[in-house]
Amino acid sequence: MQLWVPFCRKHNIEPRNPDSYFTQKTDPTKNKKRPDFVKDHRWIKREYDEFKVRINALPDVIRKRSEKYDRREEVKDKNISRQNSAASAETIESSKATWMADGTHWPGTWLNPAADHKKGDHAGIIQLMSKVPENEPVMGTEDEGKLDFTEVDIRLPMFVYVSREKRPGYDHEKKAGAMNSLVRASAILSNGPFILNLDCDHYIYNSMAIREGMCFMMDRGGDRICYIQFPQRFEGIDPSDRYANHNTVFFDGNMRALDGLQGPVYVGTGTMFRRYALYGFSPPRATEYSGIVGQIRKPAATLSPSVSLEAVRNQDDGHETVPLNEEHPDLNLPKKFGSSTMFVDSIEVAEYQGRPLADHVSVQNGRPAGALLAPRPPLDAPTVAEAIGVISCWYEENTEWGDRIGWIYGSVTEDVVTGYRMHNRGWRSIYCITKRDAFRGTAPINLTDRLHQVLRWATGSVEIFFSKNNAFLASSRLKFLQRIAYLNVGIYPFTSIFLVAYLFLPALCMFSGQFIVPNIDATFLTYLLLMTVTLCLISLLEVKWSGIALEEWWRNEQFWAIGGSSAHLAAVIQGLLKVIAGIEISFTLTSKSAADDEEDVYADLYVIKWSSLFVMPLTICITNIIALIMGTARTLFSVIPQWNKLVGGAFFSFWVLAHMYPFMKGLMGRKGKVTTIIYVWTGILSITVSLLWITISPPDDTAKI
Ligand SMILES: O=c1ccn([C@@H]2O[C@H](COP(=O)(O)OP(=O)(O)O[C@H]3O[C@H](CO)[C@@H](O)[C@H](O)[C@H]3O)[C@@H](O)[C@H]2O)c(=O)[nH]1
Ligand SMILES: [Mn+2]
Repeated sequence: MQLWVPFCRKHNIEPRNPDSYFTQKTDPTKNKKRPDFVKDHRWIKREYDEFKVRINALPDVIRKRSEKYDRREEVKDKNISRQNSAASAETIESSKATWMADGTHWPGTWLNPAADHKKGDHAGIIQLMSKVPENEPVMGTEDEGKLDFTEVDIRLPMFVYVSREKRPGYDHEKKAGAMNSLVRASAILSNGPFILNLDCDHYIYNSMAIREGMCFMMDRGGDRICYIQFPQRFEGIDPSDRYANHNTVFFDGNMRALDGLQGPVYVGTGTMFRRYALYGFSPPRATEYSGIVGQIRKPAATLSPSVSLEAVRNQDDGHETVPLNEEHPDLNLPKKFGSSTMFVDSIEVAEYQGRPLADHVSVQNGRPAGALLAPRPPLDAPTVAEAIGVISCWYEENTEWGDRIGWIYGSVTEDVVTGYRMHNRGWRSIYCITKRDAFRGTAPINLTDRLHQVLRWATGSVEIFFSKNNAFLASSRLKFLQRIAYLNVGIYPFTSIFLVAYLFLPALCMFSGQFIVPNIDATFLTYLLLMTVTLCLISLLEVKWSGIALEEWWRNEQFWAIGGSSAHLAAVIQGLLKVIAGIEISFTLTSKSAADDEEDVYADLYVIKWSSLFVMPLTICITNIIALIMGTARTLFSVIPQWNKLVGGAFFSFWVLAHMYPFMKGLMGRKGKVTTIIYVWTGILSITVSLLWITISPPDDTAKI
């Protein structure tokens, strides 16, 4: 880190993730002006390769070292016990430890899990990887590990590893719980006014993106912005993007459109928050805005209200709230935020530091220039101890964390709910598409994992629908069109019921020999044409406006049908189960790239793991195929072939199958090998459908033939 960060500064390296930087296909010397770049680059590359080797060897090194030290300790213990009681020869179990390179030991053995020292059962850990940086730039020297850093600021930002306390029997609230612990620990340790939230499967691709986000926050009126959402961009997706992993329609269409309303929804990663907004407060001047998109209602007063503990106490949800405890106002605070007074004291500071710069008379609620230049004190032991305290299991007991403060608990899509709560208090959010992707991540590219991901999202939506976060119940601060958008978030999985009906309809037409309408006449065709053309025009408009390619749009349509008939439907059922019977759904990390294939980077695309989610789309495909065959056969062999009826049904059947094509391709695996279960399923279905057909329309048809 001490070499890599100054190296990046010196040569303007992008991306600053070394692994991604070194695997780039482009020429590294492109746009590099300094004459010593090639030398530095070669040097740092070797340094990084050695670093990787050292890291990969660590599990082995630590194990060996620990075994050696533990043996020595054991001998020592034995000697002591022999001295103490020479008579007893029994061996004493000495406790094993994990030994660090500097000879200190880490309590417990992480290699052989033991109580209090294993995954899901351990004390809180805070590791200061680099301390609070100096206030003024620190220039490097020529010899800084063989690189010339004489004109480079070699300071590192403070970097802290946090692992919250975990105990069996506690509900740790998954990601939302982790984020809340981080928010508190960072409030104690650094208290930055803005917080960037990145998933573990995403990384920074544009080191200037955070600055762009801050520009929005610190601009005039920026004090009413709760977060800046950057689009999610992905790497390692198969070039044809078979299962619409890139989600471009959502990220370049829907989210951009929301930017014109109250702001994009929070999608869990690549988001820069205003720390103060996470604490459950309303935005400044919350009541001065109204209307469909939240125009300003009256010229705002030029007063710049300073946040005081008074305001902290009167924090509200958009609904007027009365301070809980008027006689003993001080008792209110610990109740909301927990027992740490150091944390409560940090709130005002974060609010003040996040204000826009008062560099113009029209800036309201501004902060004078230079107010942030005071040096930060170094961390002392009591502060670190406090940070350990706020990441303990019990800290949130009887507080509003996860309920009204921080990331909201109780949903598998905690992100949407967390953002919704902010919009509902009147905050706005901003969508920021940078020219160079701000962040990049990976996504599950095989069918099964992708469907399970969509299932989790849709389940979250159904949960939202049945919860108090349903936009029907929103406050008046949620703008009208934004409310419609959030309503859609909660409702879309339910459309799967109708979608499934429509996917079967063409097949039913073919079986019955009837078209959807009894007669195909001019009126019908006119309506059909009108609707089709209108739909196409809307799509065209969207595609043109958002700049997405037609192919991406088509992938999205296809995956909408595939996900809709499987995951969305399952989510509706699951959601209903949860609401009616209280059966919980688990959130497991989406698995990524299981297959390791040197020759084919997209090998994971072909991994097929049977999932019950396949049943519905598979049934739809097979039914439509059988219907096509039967329909054609019937028309061919009938005395008076009614080709027009066939063509109508067949067209829509083909339309369904075209949507299902990526799904069928996925089932074929890599070399078109079909798994046995699919044969079995096809067989069962064909027989069922044939029997059904015979029962419904007995073979007096054949008699005619
Ligand atoms: O128990 C857990 C599970 C997940 N995570 C984090 O949550 C992230 C998202 O999990 P992932 O398996 O990558 O799910 P995705 O479907 O890719 O995630 C999207 O959808 C989630 C909501 O369902 C959001 O939380 C994510 O930010 C968003 O990127 C991970 O990267 C982790 O950082 C935890 O911290 N603890
Ligand atoms: Mn992810």
